[in-house]
Amino acid sequence: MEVVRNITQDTIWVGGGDVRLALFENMFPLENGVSYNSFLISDEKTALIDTVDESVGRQFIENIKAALDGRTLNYLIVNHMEPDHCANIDEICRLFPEAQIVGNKKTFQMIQQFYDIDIEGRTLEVKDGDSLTLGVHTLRFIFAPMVHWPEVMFTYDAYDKMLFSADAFGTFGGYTGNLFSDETDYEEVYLSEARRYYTNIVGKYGVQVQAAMKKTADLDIQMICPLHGPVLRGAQMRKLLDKYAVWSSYRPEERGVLLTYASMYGNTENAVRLLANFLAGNGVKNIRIYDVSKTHFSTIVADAFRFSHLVFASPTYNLKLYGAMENVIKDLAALNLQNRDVSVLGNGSWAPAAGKAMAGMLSEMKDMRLIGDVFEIRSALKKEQYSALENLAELISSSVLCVDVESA
Ligand SMILES: Cc1cc2nc3c(=O)[nH]c(=O)nc-3n(C[C@H](O)[C@H](O)[C@H](O)COP(=O)(O)O)c2cc1C
Repeated sequence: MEVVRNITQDTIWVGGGDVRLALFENMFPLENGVSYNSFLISDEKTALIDTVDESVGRQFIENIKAALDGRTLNYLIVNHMEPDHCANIDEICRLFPEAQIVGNKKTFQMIQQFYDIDIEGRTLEVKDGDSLTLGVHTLRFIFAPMVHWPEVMFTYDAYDKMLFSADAFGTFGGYTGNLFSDETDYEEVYLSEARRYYTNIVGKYGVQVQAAMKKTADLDIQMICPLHGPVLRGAQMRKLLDKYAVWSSYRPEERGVLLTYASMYGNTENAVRLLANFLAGNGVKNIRIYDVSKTHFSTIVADAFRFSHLVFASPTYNLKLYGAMENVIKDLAALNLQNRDVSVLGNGSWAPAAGKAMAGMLSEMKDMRLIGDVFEIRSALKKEQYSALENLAELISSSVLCVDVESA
């Protein structure tokens, strides 16, 4: 039985949701699943915008058939060739042999790479800025390379003033029936997941996200239809656009301190908790403490993009940095995180190396400003180090309280 919903008079959501998937990209934990959006526009011609993941393929085909209501499909527009959105291209080609596939040069290369489909004679290659008229709906294609794959394009429907934005503005979270952002408590339910999705998946490509946003800045957009999560409109849409402007520029979103530590026997953790106590005593709000061995790195990444100040603390392990900590800092560097104030605590019992290793990795990242010296612990924090830790807390606190953020 079909599960579809009209977005406008002519455009129907025909996607699906998967709450069984545990790890998105086999990497990112999903508490409430994920949705795969696809949209059918019925005008004089019909056009389907993207397909879905194979896990919801059967539902999707039922949805399309119902939404077409006996009509045929004229166009399949492929905004993004990641398999969670294009897994059904071959099925669509088989069911609708007269449908033309609309994409760019890179789209067609990827179709050939992923699938053994004969698309000869049924492609419509578009260039950046090209339009396609369906009747009253004219679709404009806006290339958005590396948001977050090279072939990505947005499709703008000038008639309904909707932007189909591929993975941009998407979020984790399954389909609840509340398709529109203003039917949900978006900030409460989705914003932190939208942040985790953006920072981990698209975060590396801030420059490209800004370029795409610049290209669409003059469009009259009343709705954004991403490939995951609610269709955005109204205040939630404007809020997420503002958030994207901040995240993609790597500016901190909020004043606060994220303390990330590794600890095998609790001594490094003890120093971090005392530091956090001092910070709170100095009036710092928004303190988060994460154990790298316990909290998934994607949550740490999201909060590293969010907060203005970062503290990393780790023991030495076989003359190197503790592995889980090394991975987190490497990941932050790979995602291009920059422009943060950072402090480092290292621990070791005979040949300490962690503090230096962390400071070295952070110094190679852009605009990472070290606050205080690397704080060295020999096995466990001692009473005589108390005031030195208090001094470090003082330096961090005064920096937090005067840092420039978007919404302090
Ligand atoms: C397997 C293993 C390897 C270690 N390698 C080193 C090392 O190479 N150099 C060093 O100074 N300490 C090393 N240590 C000691 C820890 O870094 C040190 O005891 C630290 O205080 C532990 O902090 P924690 O209590 O927060 O776990 C090692 C500890 C373990 C368990």
